[in-house]
Amino acid sequence: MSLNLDTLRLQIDSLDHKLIALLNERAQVSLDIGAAKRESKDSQDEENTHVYIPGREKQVFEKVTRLNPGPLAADSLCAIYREIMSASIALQKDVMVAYLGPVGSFSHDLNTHYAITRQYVLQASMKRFGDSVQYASQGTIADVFDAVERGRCQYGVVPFENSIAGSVVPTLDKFIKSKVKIRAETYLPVHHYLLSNSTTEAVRRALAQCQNFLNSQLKGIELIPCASTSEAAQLASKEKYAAAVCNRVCAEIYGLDILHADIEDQQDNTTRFFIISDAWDAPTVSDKTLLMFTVDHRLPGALCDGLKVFKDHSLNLTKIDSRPSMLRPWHYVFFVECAGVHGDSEVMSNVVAELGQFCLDVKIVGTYPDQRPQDLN
Ligand SMILES: O=C(O)C(=O)C[C@]1(C(=O)O)C=C[C@@H](O)C=C1
Repeated sequence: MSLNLDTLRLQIDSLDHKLIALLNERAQVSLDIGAAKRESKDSQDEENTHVYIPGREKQVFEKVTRLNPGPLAADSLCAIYREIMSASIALQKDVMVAYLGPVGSFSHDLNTHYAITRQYVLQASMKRFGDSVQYASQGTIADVFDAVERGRCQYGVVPFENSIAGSVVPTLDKFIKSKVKIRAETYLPVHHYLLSNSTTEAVRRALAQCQNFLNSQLKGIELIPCASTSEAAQLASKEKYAAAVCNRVCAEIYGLDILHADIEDQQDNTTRFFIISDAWDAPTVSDKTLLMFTVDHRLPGALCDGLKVFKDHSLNLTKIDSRPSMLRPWHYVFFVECAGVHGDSEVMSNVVAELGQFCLDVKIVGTYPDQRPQDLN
């Protein structure tokens, strides 16, 4: 059978007709869902109505992946559905998402890990909300919390932990003081790229990161520490024979070529982000809950007793961390995340009550659908 380009394009035109009609039919149902949400008795007023339902989105993504017969790749189909649901959110309500802005515009970063993390927050936000909502760049993690707490933005995206560097301390500290709730989580693999306008052979200078790669592939080159990866990219774009170790976004911003991809020393480098808001959502089939409580240092074994409460309720812990309470000297706030339980469940109210008998400031920080990538489960 000979393939005629004009005939094939006519086929695509006819399919696009059907697709557009179907997409608009779906959009109309989404508008009706929006109206139903506003009418529901749970919604206090229109302003507080939540249009972003992470548990339902997880279900939709699982369904489209399951139904996909190919040849479309599952990732491509999910990217298409990300945008369909993003448009759906925007139809129901104007949504503004606060996120930690990229390096370059701000100078608050004291350590490189934090500076690197910044570059991924917009990517993480786009992964959760797509292209149709509005984004408001913030200077610090505290600003993201404030934008949500004061109602300037309905949602905020903050980095929580990196699989290699550990917890993001400013995020933990803000949870101690803030009233915001965690509504969703998302994981983003972190990759580094070697960017340059020169060829690999010509590169003489590069930012000192990804030591293994630099030592083996670019032996003997001069390593220049930079305050941020975007500063490195900027330098590399101006200087001959220089390269920078950055994320992919910098290639576009500074007009650099990608010489090598995924050069990070640790291949499974992943950062987890939280989507914060004024409320969490209804239970799904698989939720996680993050709690915090303060342990009185004068009570021997108080932390042990606290952890025993989780054990007594057969709860599997997926994260534990601590920070100085800042309210009382030598008191520590413990953060404990447990899997398979929702914050509104009877189990969780028993846990909170039991902890309250010997811990201070017991609080559920958030409850959200479990989005751990398969290999982390
Ligand atoms: O099911 C809903 O609550 C919707 O608003 C619909 C929809 C969708 O388009 O499928 C849109 C946004 C939500 O985050 C989840 C799903």
